[in-house]
Amino acid sequence: MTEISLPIADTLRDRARAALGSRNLILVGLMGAGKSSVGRIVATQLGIPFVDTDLEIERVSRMTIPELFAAYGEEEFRALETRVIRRLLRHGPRVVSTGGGAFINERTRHHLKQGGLSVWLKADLDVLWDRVNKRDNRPLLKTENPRQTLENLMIARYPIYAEADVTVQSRDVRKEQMAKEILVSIAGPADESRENEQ
Ligand SMILES: Nc1ncnc2c1ncn2[C@@H]1O[C@H](COP(=O)(O)OP(=O)(O)O)[C@@H](O)[C@H]1O
Ligand SMILES: O=C(O)C1=C[C@@H](OP(=O)(O)O)[C@@H](O)[C@H](O)C1
Ligand SMILES: [Mg+2]
Repeated sequence: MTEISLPIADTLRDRARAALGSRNLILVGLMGAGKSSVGRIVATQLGIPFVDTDLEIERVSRMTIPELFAAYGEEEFRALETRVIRRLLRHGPRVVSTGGGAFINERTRHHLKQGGLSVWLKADLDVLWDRVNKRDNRPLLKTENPRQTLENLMIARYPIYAEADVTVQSRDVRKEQMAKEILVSIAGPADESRENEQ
């Protein structure tokens, strides 16, 4: 039998890059999961461009997310989000960090599923609350009991995030460690003979 010689991807980065090919790596999950901050690190580690859909929405609208919600409401925001995401997904490979509601919207989810490999950053309520509680920039949490609102969103949304291709548990470890766990999740387990790489 003829032996086929394949290029050996010998670092985690190379294996993850190879697994991704020209697909986008799309981060989904609830507010506070770390999509924006960890996604940026993943892109640097992979050596591919990073885009955050909320930042892009803010750039094209010249408004902040809270301003958009206040001026036009959630429905209009979702319509803009769908359009922006559809455009952003045309070019891969990139790391695309989405806003928490993007994957929940049926039309946007359809584009996201076609546009790359989706990774759900899944976190417990306490972890999420601890993180989002520190800032005032999430309009959906401007309620009388924002922790309860976050829990309600969790109950409603988790079955839908579960449709993502891959799930990674978001924990209170360094963001670089989270980024590495995302790479491992797409690269698959290392060759045992190279177990100590990275
Ligand atoms: N692994 C982590 N450890 C500690 N803080 C984190 C971690 N991941 C994210 N954070 C912090 O939590 C907050 C929310 O993170 P962010 O990336 O904006 O989440 P998302 O985009 O999913 O809403 C930020 O202040 C960020 O610095
Ligand atoms: O969960 C949501 O519906 C939203 C999440 C936010 O993004 P992050 O998940 O990055 O906080 C932002 O898109 C907007 O406030 C709505
Ligand atoms: Mg974000």
